Amino acid sequence: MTSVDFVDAIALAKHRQNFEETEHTRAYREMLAAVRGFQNAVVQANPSPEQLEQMTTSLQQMQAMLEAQALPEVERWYGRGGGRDGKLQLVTPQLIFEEVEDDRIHAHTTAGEFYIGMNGAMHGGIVATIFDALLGRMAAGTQGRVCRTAYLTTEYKAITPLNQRLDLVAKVESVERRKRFVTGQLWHGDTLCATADALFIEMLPGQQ
Ligand SMILES: CCCCCCCCCCCC(=O)SCCNC(=O)CCNC(=O)[C@H](O)C(C)(C)COP(=O)(O)OP(=O)(O)OC[C@H]1O[C@@H](n2cnc3c(N)ncnc32)[C@H](O)[C@@H]1OP(=O)(O)O
Repeated sequence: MTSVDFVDAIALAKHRQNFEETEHTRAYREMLAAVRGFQNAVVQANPSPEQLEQMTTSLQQMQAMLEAQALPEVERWYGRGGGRDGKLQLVTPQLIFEEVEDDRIHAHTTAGEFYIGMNGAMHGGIVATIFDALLGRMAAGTQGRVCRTAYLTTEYKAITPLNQRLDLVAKVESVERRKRFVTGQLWHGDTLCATADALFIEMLPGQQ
């Protein structure tokens, strides 16, 4: 089976939502955490020429090991999962889902140095990406509805700090046919750092 067999987004998503974490996939989750740790370290250091040569060789060896085992999207663990610890993904800092209801979510995250924009602030594109993941999960609801983002507007109200707990709140504001209007807030303590509003459209059978 190849990824081209799954151009239907609903079929692909439903297949991938059916995912049970095992000792093996938990080891994969731990490996992704190690990759995050590496990403945070790599942006902070200016290694020596010898260290750079050593690291580049090691990384190329690991890359070749993984490339030899590459699988079509439908079979991969990456992007799956979705309980309290969130998905097996690297595109945002890990999101921890504390309360997931059909019209409201409370989650938190702590973003490392890898997600830096400048001067200790999180990169604005990462703030928007966190909202896409959070609000996408909100649109999916507790039933795993398959939706795509039609628009996502982010307002940056205060710098979003790195290495600090950030609280995330999402709400469904209204539903019209296939349209789910959702909003989100990103808090650092009592400071509202960013807000988002978005429209998610529930997919039809056959849509990619
Ligand atoms: C446990 C699981 C966890 C799951 C957790 C998952 C989290 C991850 C979520 C990430 C999601 C993504 O990033 S998805 C990737 C980024 N997004 C995309 O690539 C989407 C690209 N766009 C598209 O494919 C398409 O435009 C669609 C599917 C969004 C909509 O196309 P369509 O299906 O043909 O629908 P269409 O008839 O045009 O529109 C339906 C209704 O929505 C309105 N509408 C459509 N677009 C807009 C718009 N931009 N602004 C206003 N309104 C709009 C239309 O007017 C219409 O209203 P009315 O006539 O009914 O009133």
